[in-house]
Amino acid sequence: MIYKGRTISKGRAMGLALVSKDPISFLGGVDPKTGDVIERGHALYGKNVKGKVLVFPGGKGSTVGSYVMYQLKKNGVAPAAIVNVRSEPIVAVGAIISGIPMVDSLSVNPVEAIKDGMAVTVDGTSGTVEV
Ligand SMILES: C/C(=C\C(=O)O)CCOP(=O)(O)O
Repeated sequence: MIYKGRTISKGRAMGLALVSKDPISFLGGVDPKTGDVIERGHALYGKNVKGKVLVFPGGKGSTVGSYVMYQLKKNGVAPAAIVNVRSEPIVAVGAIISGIPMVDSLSVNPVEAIKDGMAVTVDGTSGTVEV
């Protein structure tokens, strides 16, 4: 199944889906050294984002989150790609400066349509998500 969405960050990557019903703040939410989700009470608490296609509703701050995403990339523990229901500037900027392909605004709700562990290919250049 191929879903058409909106290009946020160009590039193409594939990986297994890690799906969150909760929005994400990368600052305080994800350890930039390990990629572990460290926000207590978060749907993904204890999981790791490295190499995953990270699917979530959108960001919830902090502005420093863009830089945390860049740190994740530099440390080799970034998600392979990101799919958001609706992106906002913090995660969008983080994905762009880190070279992480990212798409939003699909014709379906990706948090519902994509299940944990599904193989997903994100083409941020064409704005498509294939599951
Ligand atoms: C958390 C901040 C700075 C730092 O860690 O050095 C400030 C970020 O402000 P927000 O209002 O959370 O974007």
